[in-house]
Amino acid sequence: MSTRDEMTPWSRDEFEARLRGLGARYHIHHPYHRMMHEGHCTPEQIRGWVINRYYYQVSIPIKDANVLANCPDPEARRLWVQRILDHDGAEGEVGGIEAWLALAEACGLDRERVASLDDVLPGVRFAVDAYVNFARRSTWQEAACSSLTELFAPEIHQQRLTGWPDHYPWIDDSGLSYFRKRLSEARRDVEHGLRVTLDHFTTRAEQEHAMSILQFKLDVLWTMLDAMWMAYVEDRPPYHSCPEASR
Ligand SMILES: O=C(O)c1cc(C(=O)O)c2c(n1)C(=O)C(=O)c1cc(C(=O)O)[nH]c1-2
Repeated sequence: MSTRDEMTPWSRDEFEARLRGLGARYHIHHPYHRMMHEGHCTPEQIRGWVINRYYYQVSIPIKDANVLANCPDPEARRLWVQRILDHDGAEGEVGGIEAWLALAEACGLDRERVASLDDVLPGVRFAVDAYVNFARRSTWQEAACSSLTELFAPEIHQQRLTGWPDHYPWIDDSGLSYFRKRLSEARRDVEHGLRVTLDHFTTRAEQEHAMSILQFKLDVLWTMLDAMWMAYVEDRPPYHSCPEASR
């Protein structure tokens, strides 16, 4: 490839196609998710995932508040603030955090215990915190770009809605409303996030930067599941090999 080719920006369509192409690395392909979708998770493995993912759920609105704090554009802020309401719940509505706690209860977990975050694995904390800190320190357009893994999320939510009632009949159906709710919310979010990204990252170097941001976010999601795999599949939680350690 000549230097000139390396400098030429991708067309809008090509840029979007490349961003979408990163879906090949989405956590839908992680062994933990595969196992979950194939119906092979034990109740403890499902519960471990629900407990740890709760930390992601409560951190997302904080991430989005950081995006708002870095955004000088009132029009963009007006659209973005909806993401916080989706999770925290607007007046008289059940938000995502509450819906996740309902999922936890439907899985037989104690809501107070889940909400305490006491059982969240350190690796999951580090990964999620890296995402929040990224939004804190980046421009709001970079943070918008990092949310684009949601391009791939409706498929994973739909898989759960379709597969779980058969595979995991012990989970009360009412617990699945979080996934139902996210189907439309994620589609609306990515429409905005994608528009911001395609408009903002226009030189070839900027477009490649956007690709690396989306890769970072894929790393966050993948790493969360790696930590869960070690703890709940390999049965090797942190410090399992320390003879003197008790937690
Ligand atoms: O269940 C999932 O696999 C999944 C993935 C993602 C994602 O791709 O980041 C999100 C969600 N769920 C989700 O429910 C959610 O609210 C959400 C917000 C964001 C974000 O980056 O702002 N990602 C996701």
